[in-house]
Amino acid sequence: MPAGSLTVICGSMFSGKTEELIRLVRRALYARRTVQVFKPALDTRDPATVIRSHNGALHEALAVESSASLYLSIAPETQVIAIEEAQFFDEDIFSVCQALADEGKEVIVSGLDMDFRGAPFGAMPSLIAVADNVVKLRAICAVCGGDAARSQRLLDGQPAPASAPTVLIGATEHYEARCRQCHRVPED
Ligand SMILES: Nc1ncnc2c1ncn2[C@@H]1O[C@H](COP(=O)(O)OP(=O)(O)O)[C@@H](O)[C@H]1O
Ligand SMILES: Cc1cn([C@H]2C[C@H](O)[C@@H](COP(=O)(O)O)O2)c(=O)[nH]c1=O
Ligand SMILES: [Zn+2]
Repeated sequence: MPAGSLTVICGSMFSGKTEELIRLVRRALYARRTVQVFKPALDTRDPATVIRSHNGALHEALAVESSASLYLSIAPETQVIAIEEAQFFDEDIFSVCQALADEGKEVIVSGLDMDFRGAPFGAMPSLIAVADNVVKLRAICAVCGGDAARSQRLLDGQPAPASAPTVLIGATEHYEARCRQCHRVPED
């Protein structure tokens, strides 16, 4: 059995996670490896059949409703499994990724490590803990131009309150990349 692995690409919004995931997928395809790319059906920004970076890079993908459905969709011959927006999956995504890596698959996961409050997001912190490789990317802070590790949610131009729902699908209409100093989340 080949040695499996788990690589996690994390960071704020606009930090280049999707670009990096697509780069690794294309590299695997050049190496003639069999690849499947998944995303959560919850992410409705693009058609269910693609993942797309903020600067327009595209790759085909399969949208799945749950971690269980992702696992059941994997063909036995698949060698590389890429999973986009992992923070949106149910908590079983952790055991699914671990099982796949233990079965000899190369698993590449990308997702937000923090939500708009700066709190750990979904299964991402656990995945980071057990990953063989972690790539943490940074965007450019929309306020000061420094390195941004956080995602600011704005409502009518003001920082969204901590009580806002964790999930709000969107891009520049709702979010900015911000550094620790410029990031704000008002108390309720
Ligand atoms: N504040 C920003 N900092 C860096 N890149 C940005 C920013 N805003 C927009 N971009 C664009 O977003 C691209 C990264 O998009 P993407 O890979 O989809 O990021 P992520 O998946 O982390 O949200 C960059 O190459 C750049 O063209
Ligand atoms: C911070 C934050 C983000 N989201 C949503 C917004 C986008 O639909 C995705 C992140 O996409 P990206 O590829 O990383 O740019 O997540 C959210 O629902 N809740 C949040 O707190
Ligand atoms: Zn800043």
